[in-house]
Amino acid sequence: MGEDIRANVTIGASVIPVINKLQDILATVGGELSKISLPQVVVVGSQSSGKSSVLEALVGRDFLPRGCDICTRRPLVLMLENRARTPEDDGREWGEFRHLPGRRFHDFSKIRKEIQAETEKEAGFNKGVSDKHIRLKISSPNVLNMTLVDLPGITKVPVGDQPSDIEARIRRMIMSHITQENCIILAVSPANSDLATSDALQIAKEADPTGSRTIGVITKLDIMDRGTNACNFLLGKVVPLRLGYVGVVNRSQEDINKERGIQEALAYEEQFFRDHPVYNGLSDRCGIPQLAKKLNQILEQHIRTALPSLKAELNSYMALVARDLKVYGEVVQSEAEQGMMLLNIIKRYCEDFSAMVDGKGQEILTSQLYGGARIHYIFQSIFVKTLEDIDPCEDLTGEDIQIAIQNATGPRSAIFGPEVPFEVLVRRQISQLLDPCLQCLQFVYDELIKMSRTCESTDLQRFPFLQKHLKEVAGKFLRDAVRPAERMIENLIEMEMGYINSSHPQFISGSKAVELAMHQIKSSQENKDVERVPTTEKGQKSWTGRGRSVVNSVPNHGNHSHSNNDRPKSAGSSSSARTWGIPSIFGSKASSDESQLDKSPGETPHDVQRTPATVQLMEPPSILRPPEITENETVEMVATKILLQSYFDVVRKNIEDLVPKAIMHFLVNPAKTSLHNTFIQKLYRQDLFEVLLQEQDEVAAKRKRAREMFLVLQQTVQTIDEVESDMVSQSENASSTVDINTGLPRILEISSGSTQLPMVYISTVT
Ligand SMILES: Nc1nc2c(ncn2[C@@H]2O[C@H](COP(=O)(O)OP(=O)(O)OP(=O)(O)O)[C@@H](O)[C@H]2O)c(=O)[nH]1
Repeated sequence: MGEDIRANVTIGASVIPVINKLQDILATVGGELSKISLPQVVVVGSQSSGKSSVLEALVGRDFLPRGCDICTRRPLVLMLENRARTPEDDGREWGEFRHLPGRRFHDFSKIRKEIQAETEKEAGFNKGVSDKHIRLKISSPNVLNMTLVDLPGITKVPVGDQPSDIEARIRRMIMSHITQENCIILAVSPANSDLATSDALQIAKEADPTGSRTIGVITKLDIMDRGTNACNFLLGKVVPLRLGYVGVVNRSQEDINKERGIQEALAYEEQFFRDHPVYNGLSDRCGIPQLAKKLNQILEQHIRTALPSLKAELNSYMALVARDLKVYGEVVQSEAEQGMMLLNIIKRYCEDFSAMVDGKGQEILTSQLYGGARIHYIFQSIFVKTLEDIDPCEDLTGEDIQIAIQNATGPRSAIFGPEVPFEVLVRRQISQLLDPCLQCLQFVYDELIKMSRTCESTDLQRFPFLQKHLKEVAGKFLRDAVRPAERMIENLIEMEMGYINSSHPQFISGSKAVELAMHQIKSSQENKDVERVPTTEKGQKSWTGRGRSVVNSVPNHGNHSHSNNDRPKSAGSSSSARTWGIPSIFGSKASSDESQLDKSPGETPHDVQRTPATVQLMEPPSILRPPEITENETVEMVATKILLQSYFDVVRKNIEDLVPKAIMHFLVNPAKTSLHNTFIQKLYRQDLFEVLLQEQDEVAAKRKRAREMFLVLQQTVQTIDEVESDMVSQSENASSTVDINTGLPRILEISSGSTQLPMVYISTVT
């Protein structure tokens, strides 16, 4: 025990101030860091049990607002800091509030007023409570290093502005403090009430069921019922606590009213215990000095036990702060440093961008496609797949082809030759490929823009202007690169439309097409059920092997009874909308069937009156539809479709291959190779350094705070290391602290007979 005391004094002197400082800093920061639980002593008890009186006695000064009607309404964190006595130090004690940094209160009555004012500011004037801490540091050569927290007392009946659930609220507030494993609970119970049912001991037991970190304090021993005493309690016979009990006598209200000083009260207390027949045999458990000693001892012991885990926790937070510091970066002042930083950021940005495109990023995502893999997906799974699904004859009816053929033959009668209509139609179908190609380009552009946004390094985050400029330059670069890609794609489509290479090895020959057409017509005629083959027969296997039907429409030769109204709407309306030729007015075979002609109502052949003739011709209507088609024409039409499909396949393959190449060549690859140069040209200018490297306002403040935090953490860890190594050497020297005459540890002699130990300063304050 004796050796422990000596060891603990060493720990207390070195570790507690650092922990106090850490506590002070952590109180102002939010987030993860504020969750570090540091060793501290929390005072709990029912209202008016004497908590504040105990604290004042420990400090040895009058400074807490007290009076008949005044109670603790906000948690008060009291950091006692022992200041070493030096010849230069005048030894004056002072207090400093966290909310008033730099202002030292030497007059303790002003500290009381400030606590009162702060309480009223947060919790109002009428008994309301608040869980917002007031933090007060007391620096004195006469106090022991420790942090004490005074909490509002447990109350049952709401008064004043207190809400109806005041008891639950205060209990919650208390529990939030005392459930932390690093907290020592000072459970204050007044001796003039039933100790066995003490609120303080009950709530302490909830948070510390084993009683391993609870110290019982019994106040008001002077006003117990005559004939009773708290001896059994102090001995731990009623409610056992591993850390034991201390009995105290504080100033009564009358003493306070009469302005009796604390020193006088301490002297009275000493006298009281000395003279008391029961308590004088329990001197190690009675009196404020004993409490101070015990507390300091236990707190230090507690810190010692908590050191390894605290150190580990601090180290992990240090890593977090170091990471933050890295984000905030170094301050660069000189032009050379600025230039270097700018170059580094740009280089890093471009490297990240390239790596992302090439799939060589440091972090390879496994949850989703990312970077260049998305571009590949756009090319193969969106673009190529969509093109593969295009049916070139989908919106082309048999009648469309028939009209096109007849228009192409002009006034002559077609002998055979679907070449001209084929070329017209195939061009039209090829032109439809332009849109998906340009969309594909747009998608890739969007991807690159997204990538350029996500590859902003941590360095960049603190320079919003540079970020904005990089974004603008990269955006413009990519927009500019889109144009040649766009032109290339347009050219590719135009090239395909400009020359229909009917000698292409993959293109089916005319004779083969006719052969196939005849075969198809034959099998279609054989199938009596089929009067009219649907325009598109998806899912039907064809010679192309892609599930598209070669024959979209085979006219019905046997029955031409359908009128213009029966024709698919698209055929009728599209004839005027389509632009592949001047409507032919001569069919290869004139038809007298009026149902084949669009005759306007009221149209009469006026030549009849003018030129009397034996045979009169009917005037042609303004819109003419092709007359009934011949078998030859049917073959031509089906053959045209087969040719269309075949040639479209050739073009489709070219486009599927060349468009991604064009996009890579004109857009993606330059973004990887030339973006860096563009950045340098546009941004690496001395006159821009200052503007570009202007930090966000709060970054400087955050960096400062993170640095402070890092230093405190570092210092604390270092101190803990020193303390740990001291502890090792102390335990090695333990034998030398044993008195060879008595066999007792030397420290016991000191503590019983000497005032040299800093632990007992409180009791000797004058
Ligand atoms: N006679 C006597 N009176 C005491 C003793 N301890 C405290 N008192 C008186 O009890 C009253 C309440 O004391 P406080 O220290 O304010 O009690 P508290 O627990 O801090 O009260 P709250 O902050 O309101 O919860 C005061 O009038 C004190 O003077 C004691 O040991 N003996």
